Amino acid sequence: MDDPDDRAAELAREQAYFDTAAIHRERRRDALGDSARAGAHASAAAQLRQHAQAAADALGAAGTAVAFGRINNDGGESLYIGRHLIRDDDAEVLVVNWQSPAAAPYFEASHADPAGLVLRRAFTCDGNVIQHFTDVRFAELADALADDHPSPVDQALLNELGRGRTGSMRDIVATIQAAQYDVIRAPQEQLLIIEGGPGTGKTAVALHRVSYLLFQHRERMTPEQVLVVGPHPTFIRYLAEVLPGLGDDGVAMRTLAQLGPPVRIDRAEPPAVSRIKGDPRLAQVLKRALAARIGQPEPAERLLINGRFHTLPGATVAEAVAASNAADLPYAAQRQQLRARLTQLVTELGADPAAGREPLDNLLERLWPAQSAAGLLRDLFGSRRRLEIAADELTDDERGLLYRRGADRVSAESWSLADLPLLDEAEQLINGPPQQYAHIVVDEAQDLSPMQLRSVARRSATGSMTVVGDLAQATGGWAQQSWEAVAEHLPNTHPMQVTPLRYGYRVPRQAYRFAARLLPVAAPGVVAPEVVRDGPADYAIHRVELARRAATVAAVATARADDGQFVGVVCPPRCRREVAEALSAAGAQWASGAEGELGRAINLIDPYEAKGLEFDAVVVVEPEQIVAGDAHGHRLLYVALTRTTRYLDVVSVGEPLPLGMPAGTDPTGTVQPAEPPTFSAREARQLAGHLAERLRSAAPPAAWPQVLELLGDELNAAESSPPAELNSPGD
Ligand SMILES: Nc1ncnc2c1ncn2[C@@H]1O[C@H](COP(=O)(O)OP(=O)(O)OP(=O)(O)O)[C@@H](O)[C@H]1O
Repeated sequence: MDDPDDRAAELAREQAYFDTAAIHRERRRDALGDSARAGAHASAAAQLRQHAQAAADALGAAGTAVAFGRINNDGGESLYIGRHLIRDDDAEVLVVNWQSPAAAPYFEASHADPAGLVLRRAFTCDGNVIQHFTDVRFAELADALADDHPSPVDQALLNELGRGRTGSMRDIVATIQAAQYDVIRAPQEQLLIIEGGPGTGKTAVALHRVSYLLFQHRERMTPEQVLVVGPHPTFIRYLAEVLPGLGDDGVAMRTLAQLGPPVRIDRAEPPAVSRIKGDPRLAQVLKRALAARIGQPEPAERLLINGRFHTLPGATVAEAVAASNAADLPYAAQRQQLRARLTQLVTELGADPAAGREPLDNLLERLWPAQSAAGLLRDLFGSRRRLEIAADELTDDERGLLYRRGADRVSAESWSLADLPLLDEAEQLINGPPQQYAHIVVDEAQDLSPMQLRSVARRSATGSMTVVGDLAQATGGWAQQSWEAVAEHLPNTHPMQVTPLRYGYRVPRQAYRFAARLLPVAAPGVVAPEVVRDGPADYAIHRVELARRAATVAAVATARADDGQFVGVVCPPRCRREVAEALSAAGAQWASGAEGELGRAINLIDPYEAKGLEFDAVVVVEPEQIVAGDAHGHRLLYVALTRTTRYLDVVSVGEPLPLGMPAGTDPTGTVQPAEPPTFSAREARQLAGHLAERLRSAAPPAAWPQVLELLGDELNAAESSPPAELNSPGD
């Protein structure tokens, strides 16, 4: 349809259809409002209102596009496809919702197999007003195919990928690709692993899969029974709009730090300590630590009740303890059982158990002390003796890493991210499993330690999970090497299925070519994605002197933002303060990713926070320090370089692509949470306390002066090391 007049007439016809569908949608909304008011009494009216609200939500918001696509099949039938189902007054379908089987050919049709279609039309709308449409005519395609290599993307997708980004992820429903659609509608009863390079749409696909499954299983699964787990708050906020936009409100979205009891996370610790805390052997250690809290009765337990001593034979009490121990219950419920048995024994002796409450409580507390997860962990880590009893499979060095001086009060204890899955494990041992979900999505799963995976697994009611990740982006102490190793700590109720996504939609060819040079070093076995499009410009390297680094970052970022781009500055912790100051000095409107929001034109984030995010323009600061900051630093740099949808700038004193440099040489680099922009007196005290603890546990007092002197030398050497030699721009 190349003739502009024909096109305009067709657009008018389509708009008339959209207008009619919108009228019916609003009529239905009005009817739902009337029925909600029709309840004969208060509770019936409340029920009707609830039902009407759910039905109104399923209509989509007023003023939004009724459809995003249309298909014509070879039988001459046409079908409009939207986010929500719309019927006319005679219950005839005007627009079918995208999850319905009737919509499948829209997503399935490809060059190789048109799935019975002759036309697929994609609409671009402003509200419910069609701006333009793009057509794929499959017969013409088949001709083109005969003599040419097909492009894996059509114009509608290219238009969508080229749109500017904001701090919120958009749904991709209008342009889901055939391979993605297969993953989205894969059966629920499996441990599905979606793997693929950066920007292949893993996260987007996993979220659409949730919406699809919720529709298919709407009789037995509600949004509240689905959990999505992501690495950090910025990521969760970035995703938060996608499912509600698809009509699925109420899905639980949590960071890893939100799995487990609510505690303050402000403990920084060396990578080796985080690493041992992620070790699956810790599950047994905690179990034994809890069992070690259970006491032994005296040969005779004498209880003073109402002025008289009553004696419980030690053997009888020991039997009661053993019976509780044998019960298949969590610790707190076993304790309740023991209390009931002791009360019964006292009653059998003729004593009034109500009057004997205090001595009974004392006995119970001695035999089976009340425990909290935080208390158990604080006591375990704060006692070498307890560690020795509970953790005999660990080496002395490993126990030394776990040891720390506990705070005086449990509530004053400070915790690290790596402590959380341990607290969660302890919570399960003490109080039983947490809330469970019918389906769980876990993103960036390549970074999870076994203990974190266990934490996710215990929330699964059925073993049905969608696990999302990329081994080439695995960093941190527990960077996973294979999906089999990940699955070892997840439920095995259902078979595991690894499904790769092949095409890279986010990163433009120019930027990816640069980032991909890291792959042979970062993840030699991993297949690079096939990038589908070009960006507007080549990447740019800015080699600068140290004194100019921060100002250059600020200048580049501001120029991109002034050009209307949504900018991410990916900056290693060591450069963060100087860059933050330079951005402020340049008068830039910038936000800190550490605060969980991508709210401004320029967003300053550390390389870990960058995981899963994307920006129109990315400025990567000092790659050498990114590589130095993690044992898998080349992968961390790969993550940083693959966040862009358009422009990539690298600002550095050192090598922009330090392929030959060893990773993880900066031991402060992996400290989590990320280094804050300023360092307060409280933080200084905490760090001093932490260093003192490490010193105390690692060396005898006589050696401390020597260690401190050497530490001073090390710090001075690091400060005064000259910047790497400047050389010409790379690639
Ligand atoms: N079919 C599609 N239609 C439109 N946009 C798409 C499609 N597939 C992916 N995208 C876009 O590509 C970008 C990358 O998607 P997503 O964040 O899901 O990738 P990812 O594989 O999870 O990346 P990473 O490994 O870096 O976290 C997003 O902007 C997403 O909207």
